Amino acid sequence: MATGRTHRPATRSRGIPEATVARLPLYLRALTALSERSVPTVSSEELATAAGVNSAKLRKDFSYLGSYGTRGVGYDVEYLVYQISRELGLTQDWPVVIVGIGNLGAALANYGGFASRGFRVAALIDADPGMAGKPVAGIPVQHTDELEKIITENGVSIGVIATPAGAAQQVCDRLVAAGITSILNFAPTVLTVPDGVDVRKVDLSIELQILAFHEQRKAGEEVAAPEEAAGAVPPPPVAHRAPSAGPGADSGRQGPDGDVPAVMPA
Ligand SMILES: NC(=O)c1ccc[n+]([C@@H]2O[C@H](COP(=O)([O-])OP(=O)(O)OC[C@H]3O[C@@H](n4cnc5c(N)ncnc54)[C@H](O)[C@@H]3O)[C@@H](O)[C@H]2O)c1
Repeated sequence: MATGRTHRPATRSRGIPEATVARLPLYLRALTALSERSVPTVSSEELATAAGVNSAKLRKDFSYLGSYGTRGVGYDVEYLVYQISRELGLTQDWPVVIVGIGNLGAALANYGGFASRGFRVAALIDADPGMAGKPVAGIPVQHTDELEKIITENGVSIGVIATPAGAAQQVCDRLVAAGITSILNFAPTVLTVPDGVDVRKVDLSIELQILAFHEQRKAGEEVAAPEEAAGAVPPPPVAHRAPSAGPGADSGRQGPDGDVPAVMPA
């Protein structure tokens, strides 16, 4: 079977840029889908399209892994799955604790995608004594009093915070003191951590706000186009016009002080 495999020096992983690391899961997801369809090889262009990444960037990213593909054949799908999984540390099992088992924490606990990617939910922790012992996703919820013990006994290094924002820093501090060195934070607050602790933040409302910005801009462009085609006086910048002529067009798009928000850089 054709491969693009060349074995990388052991030191290479330290030289991989963060932006490349952030794209590796995208390649892995696309490659896993190909693997499930028993596709043996893939070109950089096909894989780039499947991963939603520019193909030159993909080739550069793979060069950090020491993977160059084979001209006219492409990349060996199975080998790349293995190589990227190894680079991301997914060839080992990662026990994870989820703290805050409300709507979101329970949904995360029930999400099958963690286990299939090597993240085993080792424990569910909540401050509500009424929840202690109740199973969620087949795992009994444990009280926060047990937090330190649970982390030590399970050798957990990754913690997920799904508590209200007001509790998140205190939960974070306890997780870190107990030995957690990576935190996935869903609470809408900025966490302060010591050096050596990595925090990733997920905030769907921020993603929606960014989409809202683009929606607003698109609506502004649609209004501008017919006016320009008719030879009208050039319209003022988007931010100073109503984004749409529809009912209630202004209401949802105004800033907190009632002003139309300023145009942000693209
Ligand atoms: N990042 C996102 O995209 C996203 C999406 C939805 C919700 N959220 C955030 O996730 C968090 C949880 O949302 P929810 O809807 O599940 O809330 P929820 O009220 O349903 O659940 C919160 C849970 O945290 C527990 N809790 C409170 N203080 C705690 C503490 N000190 N230690 C341990 N557990 C504690 C509560 O007992 C409760 O079970 C909120 O901060 C919310 O803003 C983020």
